[in-house]
Amino acid sequence: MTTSFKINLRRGMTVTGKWKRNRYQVERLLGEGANGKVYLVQRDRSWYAMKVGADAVDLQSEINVLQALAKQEKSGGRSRQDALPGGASGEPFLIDVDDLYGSDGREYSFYIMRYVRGVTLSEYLSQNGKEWFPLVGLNLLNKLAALHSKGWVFGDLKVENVLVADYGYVELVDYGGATASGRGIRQFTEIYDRGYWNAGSRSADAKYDLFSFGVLCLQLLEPKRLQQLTTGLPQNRSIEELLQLSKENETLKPVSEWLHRALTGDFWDAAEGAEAWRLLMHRRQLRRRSDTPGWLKGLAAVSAVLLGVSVYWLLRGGL
Ligand SMILES: Nc1ncnc2c1ncn2[C@@H]1O[C@H](COP(=O)(O)OP(=O)(O)OP(=O)(O)O)[C@@H](O)[C@H]1O
Repeated sequence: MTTSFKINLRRGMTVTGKWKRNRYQVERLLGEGANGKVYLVQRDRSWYAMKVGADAVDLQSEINVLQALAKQEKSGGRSRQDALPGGASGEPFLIDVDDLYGSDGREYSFYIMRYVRGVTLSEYLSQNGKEWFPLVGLNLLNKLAALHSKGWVFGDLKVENVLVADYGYVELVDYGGATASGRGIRQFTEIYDRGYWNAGSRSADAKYDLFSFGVLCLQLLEPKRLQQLTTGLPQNRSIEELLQLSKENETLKPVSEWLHRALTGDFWDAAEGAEAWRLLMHRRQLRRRSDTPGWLKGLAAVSAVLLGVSVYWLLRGGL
């Protein structure tokens, strides 16, 4: 519908859908990318996110994916609620689709989705600490696993497309790259792309997302060094360079073997990857527990006995 994208919605403005006449009040810009702008809007006292498309065709294919996923979710019952964006909450993700008139008199397509109250992955880790990385990683892998189980590949997995809410709850946004398994990936970002690193094709398979997940870990914890790797000759880019980074980073070292498997396509899908990640977390927790020095354990035991004796005497005194 449009080629140049000049839409600029201001706070307090009311947007009325051309066809359905639903009215939305604009609160603020949430984010923008190559495909459009996303605004926080309000209707009937509820908050939503409104994505206004730079290109009507691209936006429509994103909407088609969301509609296909919603249909699958309905017909498949509620066995894997988190397969869909917003699925675990039980609320639909895609709420409305319509066109609007911009102040330049042009028509723009938009869709309304559930507002995800969260911050990007990197913001979350810098606000809450890197110790959240294993849990958030696991939640993200589970989210991908649910999508893979429905025959979809997310495609454009990157830090900006993962929002994290309280307690490490993860939500994927921007389904512009979501592709049915077996097709060519519809949209990707170079640094997260398997083809870019000479590590495989751009055909949609679950391993493609796991590769991007591996790069995402590096982007979160070694962003500068990862960026440096992109300045070399394209034919020299390789998984070995990525693995070297993971081995040298303190937070990533414990998962470097896991990353090796993800980057080389050794996991069949994200469910297998998530299970291996979960086991790693579990083992580390156990190790940490058994790492408690003997003297500290002894001290804890003595304190417990002393506490028991004190309680006993207190109770006796009260009788
Ligand atoms: N449902 C939502 N709730 C809250 N914030 C959102 C939501 N959807 C998108 N955003 C915010 O808006 C930003 C841009 O959205 P989105 O990634 O869909 O745009 P895009 O144009 O497709 O981007 P890209 O160029 O990466 O493809 C996101 O990074 C996110 O911060």
